[in-house]
Amino acid sequence: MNNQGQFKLNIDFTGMMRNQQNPKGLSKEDLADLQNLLQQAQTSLNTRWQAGELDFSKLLPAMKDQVSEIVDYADNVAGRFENFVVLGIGGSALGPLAVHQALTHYYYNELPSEKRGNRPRFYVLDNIDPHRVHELLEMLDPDKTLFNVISKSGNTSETMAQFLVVRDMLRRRCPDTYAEHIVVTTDKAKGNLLPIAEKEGFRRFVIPQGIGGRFSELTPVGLLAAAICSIDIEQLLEGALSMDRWVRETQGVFSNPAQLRAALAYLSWQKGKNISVFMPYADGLKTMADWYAQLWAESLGKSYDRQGRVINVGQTPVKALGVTDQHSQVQLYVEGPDDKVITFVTVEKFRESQAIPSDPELPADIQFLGGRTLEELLSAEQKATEYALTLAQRLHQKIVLPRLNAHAIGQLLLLLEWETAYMGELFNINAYDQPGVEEGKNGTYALMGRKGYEGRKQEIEEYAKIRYRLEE
Ligand SMILES: O=P(O)(O)OC[C@H]1O[C@](O)(CO)[C@@H](O)[C@@H]1O
Repeated sequence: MNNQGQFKLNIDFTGMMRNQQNPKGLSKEDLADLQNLLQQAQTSLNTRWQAGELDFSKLLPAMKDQVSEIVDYADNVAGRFENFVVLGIGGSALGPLAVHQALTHYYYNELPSEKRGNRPRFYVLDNIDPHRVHELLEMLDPDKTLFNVISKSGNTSETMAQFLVVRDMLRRRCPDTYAEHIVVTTDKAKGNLLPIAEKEGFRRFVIPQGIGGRFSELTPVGLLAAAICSIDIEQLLEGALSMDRWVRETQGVFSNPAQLRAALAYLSWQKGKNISVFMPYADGLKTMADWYAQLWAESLGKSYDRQGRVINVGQTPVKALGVTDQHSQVQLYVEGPDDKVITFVTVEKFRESQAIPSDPELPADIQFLGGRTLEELLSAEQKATEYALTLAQRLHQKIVLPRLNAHAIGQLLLLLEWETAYMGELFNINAYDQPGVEEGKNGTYALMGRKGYEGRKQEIEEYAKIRYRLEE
């Protein structure tokens, strides 16, 4: 559909602002006072953009140029395979999952093939739990399955282990064709996956060098998985590009959506809101909250600023789902510690409408529901929660998606990526590395017997000697 772009995402930040019900909210002056800092951030981001450090934005046109290659490949293999399995973790899994859930039938895999447009079922294996791995492989016919190994670094132990398990199974079960069952998405020049893919003749797609895992959804990492399931990746990129232009071509906190969102996050963080709740009111966006959590946590949770001073910044992302979590977490948001800022994500018009039947025989207390729709109920619950939070003087805002379509999802992804980049500038940190996860990786190598990590192994074993444990 080419008219998806006529509907634009908007940000409603009323719930962040001071008003009669919430005197603890922000003022327009608070936001305006941040203007100088935001201007500096924009200048710095422009410089980084030129230098190729923000390729998640800069390479969007190049990604658009790859659409036909990706779609051709996807159309080709979609006819041959009944199952498509992503092997990956973190940024190499969460984006494909989020976009798939947002833009396909909620029970996609359960649909009969013709209702899926004869496209493969879709699975994302983003963990190494032996039950799950075993049970998935047990269920799938290897002859009819295509595995997409995704790893930016080409070194991640979890993904490499999954790959070895799958490759071994394919070699045994389809010895003549096993290489046709694996497609690899990785860096152009680095990592251990690349030489294996080259040697064994796996089809390859490239993750551009300047794009880190959590910013990689709109590269072949996510585009291939989406195209396999017939998602309109052209519109996805079109939406992303439209948000990209909006962010890069406008100035000022009241005009630029990424500056506004980052400013609100920064000011609320300064007021002690150490937790950022992402709460979509659409089941299709449930895993978008997982994707956002990695983006926000890995990018902004840092020990040091750019000058090497210890600052220990970050805002803990929390995933919630409306209305489900109204009946689980909202009690805490309204009455618990005032340490959260909540982002609702709503959809103006759902793909389907569901009427609630009327029945005059029903007791009056539920009769009022009859004749309304589930969308109306969902929206009423979201607005009522918003108001309850305002009365409790809690900060909240809302990203409104006009539709749950590829264009809007492209816009949302880029907005969240850009606001993270801005937040990194406001914190004066490197938002593109993740040194905090290295220690755990090195320890795993050591415990699993990787050469060169013997010293670390000894250290861990020494540490593990003293345990505090309760046993019956
Ligand atoms: O795509 P890769 O290189 O396998 O990395 C997977 C994930 O591991 C991390 O490097 C660390 O958790 C993430 O940043 C990344 O998304």
